[in-house]
Amino acid sequence: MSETPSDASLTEVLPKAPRPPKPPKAPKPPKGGPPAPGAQGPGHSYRESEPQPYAPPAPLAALDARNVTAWFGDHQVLDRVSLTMPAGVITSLIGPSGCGKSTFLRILNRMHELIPSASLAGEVLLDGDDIYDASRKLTDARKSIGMVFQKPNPFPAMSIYDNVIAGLKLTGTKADRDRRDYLVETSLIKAGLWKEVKDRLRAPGGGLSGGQQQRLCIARSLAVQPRVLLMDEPCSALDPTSTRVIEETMLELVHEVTIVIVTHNMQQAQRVSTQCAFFLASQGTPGAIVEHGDTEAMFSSPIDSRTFDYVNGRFG
Ligand SMILES: Nc1ncnc2c1ncn2[C@@H]1O[C@H](COP(=O)(O)OP(=O)(O)OP(=O)(O)O)[C@@H](O)[C@H]1O
Repeated sequence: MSETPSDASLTEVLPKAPRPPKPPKAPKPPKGGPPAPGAQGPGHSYRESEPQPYAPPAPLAALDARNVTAWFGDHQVLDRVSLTMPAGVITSLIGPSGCGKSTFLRILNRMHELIPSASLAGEVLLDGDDIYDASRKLTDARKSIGMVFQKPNPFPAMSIYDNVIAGLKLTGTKADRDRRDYLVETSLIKAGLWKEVKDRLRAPGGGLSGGQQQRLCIARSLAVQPRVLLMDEPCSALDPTSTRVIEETMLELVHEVTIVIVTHNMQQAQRVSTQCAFFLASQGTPGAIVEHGDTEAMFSSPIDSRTFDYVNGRFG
């Protein structure tokens, strides 16, 4: 089962972070003496409005799930799932309905814990750091690991511009006007939508086509500069042309963000992913990974006969 959050639940997904402390002011130079450390020199032409050099994007990160087990109440839905999703690679999660793919995806960015009856065991490491460690903030995980849902869910009445930067407010990320403009433009370019909307950034997001709305949601995720992007059947509500555009966008994006996609479309898994994991929950048992590895090998010469049957459409 895949869930699409309403606008209200997106706010829950990205709770407001405490405001970051203000940076200390540079000390004033003593009169007649040399400038104090941190003070601007006399020839410096700094203006408040001058665009500041932006921090380079964070390096590509791998995501590592170790022995992840999940429950809804006392119903166990995943059993000791371990999977490395390498940095700068698209990993696809495939398997029949109900085997726990979406649950696993939600565990990867701490959305599972939003469901009252949900619990889990195991570890999820982002670049070696456990996102569930008690010292780590929930907002950090959500900022570093973005999510795009099955059904495009832009804020319909909000402008395209404001939709893109919505995640900044929700994650408590401060950005001045220049920075916001920069993020809107670069995120829309990366999501493959800039050319189509650059002259109507103040128009409502709800006025875009389904495929454009999904790319707007991708841009919204990218604006907070995640290191990993999780995509839960992102094309299942789209026509073949929009699907192709999203797939092309993913193949461009993977150079700067690690991608994990849940898909029921076997052709799509082969077109976009280089790594693949096959999940199965057989006869009432919790979901587990049957086989994972190189996508091409999984489809051409799977090791497990159940993988062979599934990728060849014999069940599910
Ligand atoms: N909010 C929830 N409360 C209770 N049980 C849930 C909830 N969400 C999912 N489940 C159960 O967890 C199991 C795994 O569901 P999940 O949606 O993760 O599977 P899936 O492989 O993604 O399925 P699909 O391909 O149909 O989206 C199912 O038995 C489902 O009924």
